[in-house]
Amino acid sequence: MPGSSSSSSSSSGSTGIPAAANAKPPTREETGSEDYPPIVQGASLLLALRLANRPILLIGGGLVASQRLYFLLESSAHITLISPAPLHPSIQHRIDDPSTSSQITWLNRPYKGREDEVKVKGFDLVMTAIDDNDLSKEVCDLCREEKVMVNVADIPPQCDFYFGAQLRKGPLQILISTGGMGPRAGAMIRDIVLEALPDNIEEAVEGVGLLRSDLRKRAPGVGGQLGQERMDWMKGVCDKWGLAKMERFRDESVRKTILDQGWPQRKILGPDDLLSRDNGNKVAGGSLRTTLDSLLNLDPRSSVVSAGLGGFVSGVALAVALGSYLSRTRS
Ligand SMILES: C[C@@]1(CC(=O)O)C2=NC(=C\c3[nH]c(c(CCC(=O)O)c3CC(=O)O)Cc3[nH]c(c(CC(=O)O)c3CCC(=O)O)/C=C3\N/C(=C\2)[C@@H](CCC(=O)O)[C@]3(C)CC(=O)O)/[C@H]1CCC(=O)O
Ligand SMILES: NC(=O)c1ccc[n+]([C@@H]2O[C@H](COP(=O)([O-])OP(=O)(O)OC[C@H]3O[C@@H](n4cnc5c(N)ncnc54)[C@H](O)[C@@H]3O)[C@@H](O)[C@H]2O)c1
Repeated sequence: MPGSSSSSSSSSGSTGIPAAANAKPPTREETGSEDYPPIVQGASLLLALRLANRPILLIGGGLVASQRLYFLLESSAHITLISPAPLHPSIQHRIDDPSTSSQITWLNRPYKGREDEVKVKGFDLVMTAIDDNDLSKEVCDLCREEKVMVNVADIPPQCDFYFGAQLRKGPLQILISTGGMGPRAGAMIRDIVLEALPDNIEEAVEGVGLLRSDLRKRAPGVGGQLGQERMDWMKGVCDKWGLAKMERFRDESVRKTILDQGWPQRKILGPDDLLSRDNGNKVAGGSLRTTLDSLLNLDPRSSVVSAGLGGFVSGVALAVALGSYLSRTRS
């Protein structure tokens, strides 16, 4: 990554903007090479970094540093902040607030670059947000010498990673990147996505997380035949229930029913199956009311999600980061 820049992308069309429209990586359903899309270079690799307790160096104490700090605190990182007082008030607040103070080590002084006793190689990521271009360049050079990933706010050639416009609803996180083309436009697109999301999206993601967690208790382990069956079953369940109804998985009795009556035979029970079984008194008590509620309480906007996300912009990362109990393995 060091040395890369957003201007090195190959491009097509009259705009010069890389056109990877609807390009997708390989899937199981592919049959042959005619399915392989051409590679259009120049994209960023969009990831969901897991930074809990990781050491991050943040240089600067103004508004932009306060925004970086906010996202780093939310990711449970440990931040060494180097900047002389006075700090942006929200940074000072986080340092003083007992709920976040232990996540921050503040060094109340200017960073001295190459001469500084704090070395960039002690950190997983480095970010600068300072009004000193020469020092920013020096920090960038130091990081590239030590192969530490760096973001220098507002100076794309000195960035190994860019920030993007973000939104978070519990475990659901979405980041919009315009590849450096227009951060303000990115924030506007983020607001459109926010508007398009169904009201119950957070509950849907939570619900599916709980179901995956219960399934893993019944079928533990990583990989192998069982892992493949688990993934196929989960895919089938997700497709059958759809985003609008996944919030029902937060109901323990619904989870138990589709696991008890579906998983052993690798059968996919949908909401309709649950209803007819309820009517036939085949389901343990308690689930009928909630199942009926879920069927009547459809969110008509749910279909906007897939259409909206797929249709209007490339460079949208949908990063669904489930709780830590789910984060290390795929099911
Ligand atoms: C998304 C966001 C995230 C964040 O920083 O947290 C972000 N910039 C934000 C705001 C913003 N930045 C600027 C404006 C003024 C209006 C405008 O230019 O549009 C506004 C709008 C505002 O303030 O509302 C000025 C600006 N920014 C960069 C340059 C340099 C250049 O383009 O060469 C210049 C021109 C400097 C000049 O003219 O001198 C560069 C970068 N800014 C990025 C991210 C990365 C690319 C993101 C992407 O690919 O989309 C990248 C490459 C590197 C980086 O800093 O990571 C955050 C919105 C968050 C939110 O609202 O939620
Ligand atoms: N990417 C973005 O979203 C975005 C948006 C606006 C501005 N910027 C850029 O980010 C930079 C910071 O913006 P800001 O609004 O936070 O600026 P600011 O002037 O409010 O803050 C600069 C901070 O850097 C600190 N600083 C200066 N020299 C330092 C040193 N040697 N060591 C440690 N700290 C030092 C200052 O004390 C101050 O706290 C600017 O270069 C600006 O162009 C980026």
